[in-house]
Amino acid sequence: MDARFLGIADLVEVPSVAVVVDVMRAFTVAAWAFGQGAEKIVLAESLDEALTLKARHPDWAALKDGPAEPGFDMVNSPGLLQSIDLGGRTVVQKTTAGTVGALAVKEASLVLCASFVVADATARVLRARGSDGVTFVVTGEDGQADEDLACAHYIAGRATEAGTDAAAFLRRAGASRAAAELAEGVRQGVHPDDVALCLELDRFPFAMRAALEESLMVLRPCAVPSLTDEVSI
Ligand SMILES: O=C(O)[C@H](CS(=O)(=O)O)OP(=O)(O)O
Ligand SMILES: [Mg+2]
Repeated sequence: MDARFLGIADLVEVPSVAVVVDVMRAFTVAAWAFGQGAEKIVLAESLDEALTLKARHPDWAALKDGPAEPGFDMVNSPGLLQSIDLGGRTVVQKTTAGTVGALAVKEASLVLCASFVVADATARVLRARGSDGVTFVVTGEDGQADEDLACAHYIAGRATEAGTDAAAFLRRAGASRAAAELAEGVRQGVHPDDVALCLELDRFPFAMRAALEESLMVLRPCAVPSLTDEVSI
């Protein structure tokens, strides 16, 4: 597999297959939202768009990063999401890095949004598809965020070699600046368990695919091919 690892600003052409990685915390949070029952997640371009969508659909739940703000129902924290029932709900998510990265590749033919909690499922989708060229969008710190690079390299390795071990990649992510800032309370809208939850390998059995639906970028959980299917593809 020909894997490229690019920051959001380095995307000069539309990739065919894109894996957008945000470990801390957008795509850990997105996976938790599905785990808590959400039907879909609309990735908003701006806080204003998120609030406009929420006003148009009062039953939707709006989520932003940073501190809680009027009009928003939730913040970008897996630890805080654990106690919220989202059964059947649509979530509108806007964050600093993750949602921006997914929207930057919205024209790609396949967009997967990933983090460690869906790492193996994501790799299995890539393996089953037999994608030659995959662009990993490293959303944090202009493409240099250690937690996102570690996860991207792990998924790329695992997509090629199913036996790739996660330990060293998880260690790198755990030593990242983002992990330290979350643990030290530098970032806002944080639960004490957030770092541990972001480093939980394969907590969820699904991958997450984003695609345009009537001009909105919509993220949904997607089924992962079984090992038998992988062999036959
Ligand atoms: O919520 C997060 O962890 C970050 C925002 S900040 O760096 O904490 O301000 O957003 P994300 O898009 O999930 O990286
Ligand atoms: Mg991040």
